[in-house]
Amino acid sequence: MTKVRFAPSPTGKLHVGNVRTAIFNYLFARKAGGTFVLRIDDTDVERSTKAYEDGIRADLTWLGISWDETFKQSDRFDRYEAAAETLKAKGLLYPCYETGEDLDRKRRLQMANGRPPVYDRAALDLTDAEKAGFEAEGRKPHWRFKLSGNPVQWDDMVRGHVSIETSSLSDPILIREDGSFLYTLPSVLDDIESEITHIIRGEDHTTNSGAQIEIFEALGGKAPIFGHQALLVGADGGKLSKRTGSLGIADLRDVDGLEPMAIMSLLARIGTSDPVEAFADVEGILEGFDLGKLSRSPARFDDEELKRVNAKLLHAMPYDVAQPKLAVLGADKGEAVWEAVRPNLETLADAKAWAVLIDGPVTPVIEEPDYAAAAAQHLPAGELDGDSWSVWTNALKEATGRKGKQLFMPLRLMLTGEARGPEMAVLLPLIGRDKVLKRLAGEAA
Ligand SMILES: Nc1ncnc2c1ncn2[C@@H]1O[C@H](COP(=O)(O)OP(=O)(O)OP(=O)(O)O)[C@@H](O)[C@H]1O
Repeated sequence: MTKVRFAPSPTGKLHVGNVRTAIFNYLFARKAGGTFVLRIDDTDVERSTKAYEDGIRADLTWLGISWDETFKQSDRFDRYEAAAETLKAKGLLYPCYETGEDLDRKRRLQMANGRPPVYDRAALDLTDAEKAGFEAEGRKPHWRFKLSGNPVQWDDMVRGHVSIETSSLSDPILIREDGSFLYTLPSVLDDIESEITHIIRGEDHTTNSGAQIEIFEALGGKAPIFGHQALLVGADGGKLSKRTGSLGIADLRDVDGLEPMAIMSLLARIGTSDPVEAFADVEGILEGFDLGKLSRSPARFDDEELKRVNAKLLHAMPYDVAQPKLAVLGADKGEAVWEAVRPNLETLADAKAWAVLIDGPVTPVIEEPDYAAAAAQHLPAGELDGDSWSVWTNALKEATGRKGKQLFMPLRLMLTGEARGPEMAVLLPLIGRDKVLKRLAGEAA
């Protein structure tokens, strides 16, 4: 049974990059009929907050990403302690007493000698007496996992064959001096105990995966299948970070009338071999979804492209879907108005502005009073309908000899006060005879 997880740390607000990873996991689970787990990686108790955690859940929910299971790492410290004891008993987790300064000095020396700055494992040679001496001084150890020194290889769902030389990595620190856990061990143990089958995450974790695979095995588990996708970057190629708050989902939520499905559609498709499309629902995205289609170079997230996808989505949106959203914005003017303004929308909030052209009050722009008078005179009799615009403009053409822009633009300006907007043929009957005549007479109506 396929089981995947999205594991953000609640140390900031989700940005579009994090969400892209969340979406891939969610879609992967949905496509396989599997389970999607939301795991809150809050082992860093100093920087993690409940407010950020709530924000993550709210952002995902707004996007339409629901989870089947959820838990927090801070509820499982006793399990991590037990796993650490297992590793210690196997001689795979060893205490180190170097200070940050000691390690810095070693690294500088190695680099000055043209060697890679890999931890030299000096702590493995410490005698019991030396360790006891450090402890007596009040020093606390940090703990490193002993890598095998062999290459670790896997077939990555995105990157193909990957080989990590563990001999060129420092043994990773799993536990800090203060006894707190870094991300690595809790993540592996949780993946084992939650029976995660596939890990889909950013390529910032690829090297880490090499070490983690050895920890999976050391804890008696089996490493899941990995997929490391290229990180999403901003339109300018810049890195996204939770801490700087760049391209945060919460900010996009605040843009009135931006559709969550526009964000989903764009994030699921940029940087793949498929074109970006505006999908009205997840089912549409799922059809062509395949991690194998992901490019290995970073995809760029462009606000302008998001606007275009949002507009496309709105242009195809039926009234019954739009109605509740319009009601929230106070912009529900009925189906006919929706049909009229829909092709001109960039965001749903624009519907409000366009509806004013119909409801008024509009301050007409009358540059040629004679033409306004002729227009009033030739307005078709009776109630205006879908044919009125062409009947009217044909009559005006004949009467005045005008054509093209000269014929149409003054009418638009007189009736709406704007140089652009929805189709006049559609607007005319919605504005209605009364208001049309008032506006042609120069009245704000
Ligand atoms: N730019 C990005 N594009 C795609 N996925 C990303 C990006 N940045 C982070 N991720 C993924 O989001 C998931 C959650 O990551 P995490 O909570 O550590 O966020 P982060 O943005 O890397 O954090 P921070 O900015 O605090 O370092 C991870 O799987 C990570 O690989």
